[in-house]
Amino acid sequence: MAATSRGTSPVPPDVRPRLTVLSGPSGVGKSTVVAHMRSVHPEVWLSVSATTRKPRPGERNGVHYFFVDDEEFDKLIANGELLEWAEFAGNRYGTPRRAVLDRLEAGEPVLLEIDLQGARLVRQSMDDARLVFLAPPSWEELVRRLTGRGTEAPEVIERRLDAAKVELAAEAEFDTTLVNTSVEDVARELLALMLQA
Ligand SMILES: Nc1ncnc2c1ncn2[C@@H]1O[C@H](COP(=O)(O)OP(=O)(O)OP(=O)(O)O)[C@@H](O)[C@H]1O
Ligand SMILES: Nc1nc2c(ncn2[C@@H]2O[C@H](COP(=O)(O)O)[C@@H](O)[C@H]2O)c(=O)[nH]1
Repeated sequence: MAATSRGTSPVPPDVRPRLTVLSGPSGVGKSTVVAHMRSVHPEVWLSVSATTRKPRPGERNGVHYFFVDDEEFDKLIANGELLEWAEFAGNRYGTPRRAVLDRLEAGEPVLLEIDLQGARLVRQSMDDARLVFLAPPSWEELVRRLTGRGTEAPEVIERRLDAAKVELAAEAEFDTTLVNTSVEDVARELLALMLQA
């Protein structure tokens, strides 16, 4: 991933790009927090990932994700168009590289909402990335949120909860933990972190 390391990055040395990664178990509320933050601060730029997952009701191509098939995703990988990618609960997800680098080059804050594997890859390739872990108030509340969302079949919920156990165990790898008790409070705290030098 040489093209994404600071040493070979196109970012001029006098510009300090800020890349914030928001991760946390499925259902903890990452999208809800980011959507709230952007409703208050529409200028905050969020990377739109590519995924092989099928859209949920209400999800729009190019807004929530770039929905692609397996063949298209293979091409994105082969062409080096993804900054990072991972398989999560049976689908693949990846961050389009160019858009992120363009924003960083312009010195603008960049936000990625990605899973633990992606966060680890970003940490390896971009040493000044800020990694933020969003934690649930409790395991029971996480299960309630994921189940209550009503977007996944029971077997998919099981896979996501299995992944959640691994993600929760990795909290110490992150720079900061925010506990998602109040969407408004966490959104405010996340924005403050993003704007920190
Ligand atoms: N602070 C909160 N209190 C109560 N419910 C919440 C809170 N934050 C989010 N939720 C609810 O939890 C559910 C899951 O939220 P959301 O879809 O944002 O999670 P996510 O972390 O983005 O999940 P995934 O990783 O699967 O995309 C939603 O129904 C949302 O309304
Ligand atoms: N490594 C990456 N993970 C990503 C990316 N985009 C989203 N995600 C994460 O996948 C899971 C599942 O998302 P869902 O929308 O199907 O619920 C969740 O943890 C997302 O944060 C990405 O580009 N790379």
